[in-house]
Amino acid sequence: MSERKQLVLIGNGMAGVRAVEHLLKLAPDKYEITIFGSEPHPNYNRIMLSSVLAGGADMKEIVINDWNWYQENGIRLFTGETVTQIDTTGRTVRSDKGTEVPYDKLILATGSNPFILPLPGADKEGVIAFRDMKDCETMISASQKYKKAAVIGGGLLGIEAARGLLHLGMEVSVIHVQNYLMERQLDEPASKLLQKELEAQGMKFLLNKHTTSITGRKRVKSLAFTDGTELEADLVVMAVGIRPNVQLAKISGIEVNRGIVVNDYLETSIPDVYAVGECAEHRGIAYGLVAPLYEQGDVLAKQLAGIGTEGYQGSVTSTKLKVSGVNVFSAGDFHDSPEAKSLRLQDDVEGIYKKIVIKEGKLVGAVLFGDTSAGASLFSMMRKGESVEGREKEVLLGFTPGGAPASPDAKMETMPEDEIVCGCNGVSKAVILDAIRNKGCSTVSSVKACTKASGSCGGCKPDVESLVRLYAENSAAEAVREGICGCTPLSRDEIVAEMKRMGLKSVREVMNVLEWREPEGCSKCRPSLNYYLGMLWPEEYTDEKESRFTNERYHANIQKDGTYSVVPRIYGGVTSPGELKKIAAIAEKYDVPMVKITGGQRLDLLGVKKEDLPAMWEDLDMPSGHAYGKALRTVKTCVGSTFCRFGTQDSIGMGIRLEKAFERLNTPAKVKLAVSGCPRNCAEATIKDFGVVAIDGGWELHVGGNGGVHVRATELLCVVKTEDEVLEWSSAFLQYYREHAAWNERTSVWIERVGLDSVKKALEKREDRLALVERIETTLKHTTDPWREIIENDDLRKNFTPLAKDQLVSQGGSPK
Ligand SMILES: Cc1cc2nc3c(=O)[nH]c(=O)nc-3n(C[C@H](O)[C@H](O)[C@H](O)COP(=O)(O)OP(=O)(O)OC[C@H]3O[C@@H](n4cnc5c(N)ncnc54)[C@H](O)[C@@H]3O)c2cc1C
Ligand SMILES: NC(=O)c1ccc[n+]([C@@H]2O[C@H](COP(=O)([O-])OP(=O)(O)OC[C@H]3O[C@@H](n4cnc5c(N)ncnc54)[C@H](O)[C@@H]3O)[C@@H](O)[C@H]2O)c1
Ligand code: SF4
Ligand code: FES
Repeated sequence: MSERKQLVLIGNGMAGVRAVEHLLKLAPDKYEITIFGSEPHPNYNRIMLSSVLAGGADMKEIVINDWNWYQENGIRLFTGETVTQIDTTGRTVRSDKGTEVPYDKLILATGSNPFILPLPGADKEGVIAFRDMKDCETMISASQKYKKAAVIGGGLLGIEAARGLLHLGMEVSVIHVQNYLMERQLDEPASKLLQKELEAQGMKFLLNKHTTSITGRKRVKSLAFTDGTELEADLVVMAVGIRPNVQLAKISGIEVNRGIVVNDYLETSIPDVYAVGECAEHRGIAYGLVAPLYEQGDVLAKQLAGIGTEGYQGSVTSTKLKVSGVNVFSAGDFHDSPEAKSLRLQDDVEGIYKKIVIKEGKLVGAVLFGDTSAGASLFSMMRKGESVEGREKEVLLGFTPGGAPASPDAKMETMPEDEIVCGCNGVSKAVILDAIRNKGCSTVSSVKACTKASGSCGGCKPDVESLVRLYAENSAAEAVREGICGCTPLSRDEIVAEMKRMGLKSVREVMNVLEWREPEGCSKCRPSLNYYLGMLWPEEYTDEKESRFTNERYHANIQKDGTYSVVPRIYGGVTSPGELKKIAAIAEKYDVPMVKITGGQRLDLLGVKKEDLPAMWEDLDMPSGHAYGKALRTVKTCVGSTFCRFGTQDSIGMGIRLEKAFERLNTPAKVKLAVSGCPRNCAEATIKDFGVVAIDGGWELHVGGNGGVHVRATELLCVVKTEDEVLEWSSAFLQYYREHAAWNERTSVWIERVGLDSVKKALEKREDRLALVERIETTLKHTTDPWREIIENDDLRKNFTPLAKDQLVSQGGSPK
C-alpha cells in the first residue's frame, strides 16, 4: 500500500469536486480519495438544470466529470450512498448502505436543501422542489400529462423554473410574497421591466400572495391563499430559498450555526474536518452561488496540498438570471441609502435600465436590465474597490474613453488583462488569451475545456466568444464555414427552413429549439433571426427592437459626434417650394448646423440632437426616409419625359410610384432604386439594386448593381412594356431577394452568389411572380411609419430625453 493519506469527500456536488479537481492538480499523489454522493450520478453542473428544463441542454451535456474521470484519477466513488455517521474520534464515516471508510482528512460538501414551506398538503403528489436531476425529470414528465403549473417563489430559481415549464408547454403562474420579483437582486423599476418581459413570454404573476394550503386528494389540485382566493394547479414547484445541509455535521458534534462554521482555511471546529460550498458558513455568510464556492474550493485545495495560502477572505457576489431573451445582472449592495449616491438610466426604446450605487467614491452595487454587457467590468471595479469619482456617468453609460458606447468586441479588446471574464470560474482575460495564443484553443468549447471559462452558468459565453473572434487566428473562417455565426453550425437556409417547418416564431424559440451554442446569441445572429422571422411571418411577428442596431432603434443615423441625421422621405426626389420653406424653417428652429442634398436626391438635416428628434419629426409631418435602415432607401429619378427633350417615358412618375409602393419595406440589406427616362441614364440606374431604364416603348429592368466599395454594374433581368409590369417585376424581384438572401447581403453580392439565371428562372412564370407579389403586399400592409409611432407614443418619446440630470437620478448627493 502507498503512503498516501485517506481523503474522504461527503457530497459529490459542484463545490466539493471542484476542490478535489484543484487538489489533483496541486498534489496528485498526496491522497487516496473517496467520494460519497447521495445522487446516483457523476458530478454534474447543477446550474445548467435550468437550461435542461428550458430545452437548451440535455442531461448528458451537463455532466462535469464523467465516470471515467473518477477512474482515471483513482477516486473511489460511492454514488447513491448517503453518509449518515461520522466518527470524529475513530476517524471513519459510514453510509446508509453500511460502507465504512477511514479518513485522515474529511471534507463536508453537503450543499443545501431546498426549503419546503410547511403548508398543509405540502406532501401531496405533484409538489416538488427544483434542486436536482430528479426534480428536473419530474417536471418534464409532469408537463407531458398535466397543463397547469404553479411556482411558489419569484426569486432566481422560481423564475428559471417557470421559464422552463413554459418551454415545456405548461401554463405557468408564479406566486410571490413580495410586491415585486427578485427583490433580493433587483430594485423595483428593474423588477417591473423584468415582469413585463416575462409576461410577454407568457408567464403569469400573483404578487403579494401568501399561500395557506395545498389542496387535492392524492395529487395537488389547487393552492389556497390568505386573501381567500385559489389557483388551480397540477404541479407545484417550491422555490422559496435554500437551507445549508447541516444535519450530518450537527449529529457528529461539529459546530453549526446557519451553516457549518468554518474559518478562513475552511476548517470546522473538529481537527482535519473541513467544510466547503453551500453547507459552509464563513464569517456569518453561507453563499448560494458557485463563484464564491469555487473560491473556497481553491483555498481548501491549497490547504490540503500543504501550499501556503492567505485563506478565504469572503466574496462580493454577482448574479445573472438565466432566462433566454432577458438580460438581468445584479451585484453588490444596490439599495439606496443616505450615505450612498445612486445613478439611474432608463430607456424604454431599447428596454434598458441601469443603476449604480456609489459610496465614498467607490462602486458598491449595480443593477442592469436589458443591456448587461457592462456587468463584468462593473463587477471588477467593485471587487477592486476602484475609485470612480468624476466618471460616474461614464461608468453608468458604459462609455469608452473616446465617448462612444463600447461594442461587445471593443469592450473585450480594451478590457484589462487581469479582469475576470468568467465570474463563476474566476477566469481572467489573461488566462483565456493564454489558452488561445499558447494552447491552440480556437473555439469557445476548447477554451472551456482548457480554462473552464463559460462552463458553469454560461453567462460569459458572449465575452469568451468575442475573445476567440478577436484573438484566435482561424476562428472567423470557421464561423463562416459552419453557419451564420459561431452560435450555430446551421446555415442561413437551414435555419429559415426549420423556422418554416416547425413554425418557430420568436428569436428565443429559434435559439432554444435549434440548440444555439450561446443562449443569448450574438450581434450577428440576433438581427439575422429577427429579420428572417419578420420576413416569414409578417402578420404575426413583432419586431424585436433589442435585436436591431442603434440607428434602427432611434430611426436616425448616429453621427461621429453623437448627434443624429434626419432624412425625411421625399418621393422620387421631387419636392416643392412650400415643403422646402417648411424644412428650412425647421432647420432654423432646431439650429441644424448643416442641410445637405444626398447622393439619393434627398435633404439631410445633419447634427440634430437626440432630444430634438421627435419634435422635429412632428414639425416636419413627413414620413421617415429610412436613411438608417436595412430597408428601401431612395428611388432616384431623372426628369424624364416630363421636361427632358430626350426622355421617352415618365421616369419621375414611375419612380414616385415605386417609392410609394415599397416605402417602409424591410430588406436583408439596404436597397436603392433608380429610374432613368432614357438610355442616357442620368439617374445612374445601372449601379442600383433595382434599376429601371426607359427605352422606346418600354422599360429595361436591371438588378444587382452597387455604387459602393465594390462597384458592380447591374445585369439585365428583362424588358417590359408597361408601368404595371415594372411594378409587378420589381415587387416579385424584391420579395424573392427578401426570401432568399442572407441578412446583410446586398443584392450585388447575392446575385454573384446565386447567379442571375436562377433569379430569372424563379421569376419567369407569371403565377410565381404573382405569388411573390401577394406576399410582398401582405408584408407592406403590416408596416407603419416609425417616426409617427414614436410621436404618438409618450413612452417611446420619453426615451429621446437627454441623458442629463432628469435621467440620472441621484440620492444622497448630486450626480457629477
Ligand atoms: C436550478 C438551479 C440553478 C442554479 N443556477 C445558478 C447560477 O446560475 N449561478 C450560480 O452561481 N448558482 C446557481 N445555482 C446554485 C448552485 O448550483 C449551487 O450554489 C451549487 O451547486 C452548490 O454547490 P455545493 O457543492 O455546495 O452543493 P451541491 O451542488 O448541492 O452538492 C451537494 C451534493 O452533496 C450530496 N449530499 C448531501 N448530503 C450528503 C451525504 N450525507 N452523503 C452523500 N452525499 C450527500 C447532495 O446530494 C448533492 O449532490 C443554481 C442552483 C439550482 C438548483
Ligand atoms: N441564475 C442564478 O444565479 C441562480 C439561478 C437559480 C438558483 N440560484 C441560487 O439557488 C438558490 C435558491 O434560489 P431561490 O430563488 O429559491 O432563493 P432566494 O432565496 O434567492 O429566493 C426565494 C424567493 O422566494 C420568495 N418567497 C419566500 N417565501 C415565499 C412564499 N411563502 N411564497 C412566495 N414566495 C416566497 C422570496 O421573497 C424570494 O424572493 C439561491 O442561492 C440562488 O442564488 C441562482
Ligand atoms: S436619362 Fe434621358 S430622360 Fe432622363 S434626364 Fe437623362 S437624358 Fe433626360
Ligand atoms: S460567468 Fe458563469 S460560466 Fe462564466
